[in-house]
Amino acid sequence: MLAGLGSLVAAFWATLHLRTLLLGAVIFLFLADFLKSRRPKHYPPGPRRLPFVGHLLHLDLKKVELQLQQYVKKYGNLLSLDLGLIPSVVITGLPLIKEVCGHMEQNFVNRPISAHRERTFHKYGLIMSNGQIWKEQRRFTLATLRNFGLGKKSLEQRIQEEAQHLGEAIENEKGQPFDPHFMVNNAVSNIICSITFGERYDYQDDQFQELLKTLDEIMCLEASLHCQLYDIFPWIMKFLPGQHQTLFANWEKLKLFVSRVIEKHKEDWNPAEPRDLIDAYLNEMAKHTDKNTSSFHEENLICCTLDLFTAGTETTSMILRWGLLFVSFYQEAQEKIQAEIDEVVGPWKQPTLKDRESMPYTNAVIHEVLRMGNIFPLGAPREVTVDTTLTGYQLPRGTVIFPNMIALHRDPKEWATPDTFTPEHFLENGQFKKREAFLPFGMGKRACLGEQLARSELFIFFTSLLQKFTFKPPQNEKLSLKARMSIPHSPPSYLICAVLRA
Ligand code: HEM
Repeated sequence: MLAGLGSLVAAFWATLHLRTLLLGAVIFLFLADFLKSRRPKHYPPGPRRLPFVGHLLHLDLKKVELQLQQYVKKYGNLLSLDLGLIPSVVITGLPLIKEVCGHMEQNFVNRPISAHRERTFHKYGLIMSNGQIWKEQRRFTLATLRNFGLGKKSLEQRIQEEAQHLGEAIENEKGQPFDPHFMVNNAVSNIICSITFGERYDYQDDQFQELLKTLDEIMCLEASLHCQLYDIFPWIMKFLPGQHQTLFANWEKLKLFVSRVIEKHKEDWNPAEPRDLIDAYLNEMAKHTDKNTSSFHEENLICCTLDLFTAGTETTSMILRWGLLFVSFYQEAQEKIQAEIDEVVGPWKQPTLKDRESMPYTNAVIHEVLRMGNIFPLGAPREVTVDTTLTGYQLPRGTVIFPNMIALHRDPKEWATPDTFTPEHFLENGQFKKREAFLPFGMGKRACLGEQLARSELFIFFTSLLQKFTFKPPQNEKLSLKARMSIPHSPPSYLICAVLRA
């Protein structure tokens, strides 16, 4: 009897202990969240944040645009919107964006590294690296892109040849409805592949098609709730199943592909004759052999190559796919481009970059596609490097800043018809007109490294395709212009018909 009572008391104490422990842990977590989410007195205002997840659950990725508009109206141009535990601020309006990415850029030059990015890239690569690593890699990549652009086969020629391949693949569809998604991705990707790997891939190459699908999936998975939860609770989420695990598996697949290409390069690498960016990088690695003092080492080569491959594929192809969708939807704009092509280029000559100067309407359409396509509605994030005061608000070191590009590109004060596709936004008296409130490639020291390449690709691919085909919706079907996702703002899947021009 006494023994029975003893075990009852022991069980009671154990439960009490467990409860106390759990209660203690919960109190500790809330306290930690409270301390971490304390902000200075003059911190930008925003909606009330939830413990642990901040404002993550406030945002519906299907209608981020509209929600942001309402928040900006209520709280102003500096809006506090925490994604998880990381304090984040969305800045709205050209003057503020110019301040952050221009005059005061030294305080905003870093990128924040999310937990999911760190797991795959550590602190390496081009897009999210910082400090000396970023400076060295950016300088080297820009110089090398310039060199290979001026090499034996110019970049322009490579794009022209690829545009021909793409035209042939589309012609094979014989005017029937088809989905241009992976054909366009393949063509665009071949340009960055030929610069970095020295190789292009056939549109029937199943292995390469599989890689492009993996990359496309990565873009969707990075915006998933699981991935965002991983960024807040990596130590728990890494043990749980979910979309974040598929994301990591996909990155590993791409990494493996890139490391195999690098291994193959090493077999017949000749330092005296670099064939592509990987060869040039191997030369650089040979010059700096100490990994402790140099950022040129194999791990960084894999990360930078992966960054160029992803940034050089998805971005430009999303814009080209938006472009084909817009001209299929707005036939009148398509007819005007074709009239300009017929007048300046004619039916047989391959369009060149020089033609762009004499084709203001086509140039305006491409700019309008970039404005409406708006693939990075919140730009690319920056991180505050030292405690900073911006228009009276205090931004502590480590705050993440998102430039509100969607608001800039749809600002009714800047654009006559902000929500409608209107190439005339970029025309004045029939001539092309630059617009200050147009920043699809960002601005400042961290502006897009591939802007010139992307602009060349967009012009040559777009004019070559419209020289050869008229794009139309399938009979009795209406195309939708509603994006597949808000971030990145990617075009929906669609079918179109490419009818050969007489
Ligand atoms: C239409 C196509 C493209 C668009 C709209 C685009 C847009 C952007 C934007 C908005 C940024 C961030 C800028 C900032 O923080 O201020 C960026 C960065 C970057 N882009 Fe692009 N991009 C495009 C094509 C490309 C291509 C073809 C490449 C490949 C060479 C590329 C490589 C990069 C890299 C490496 C960065 C990071 C730069 C850094 O942090 O120093 N992009 N891009």
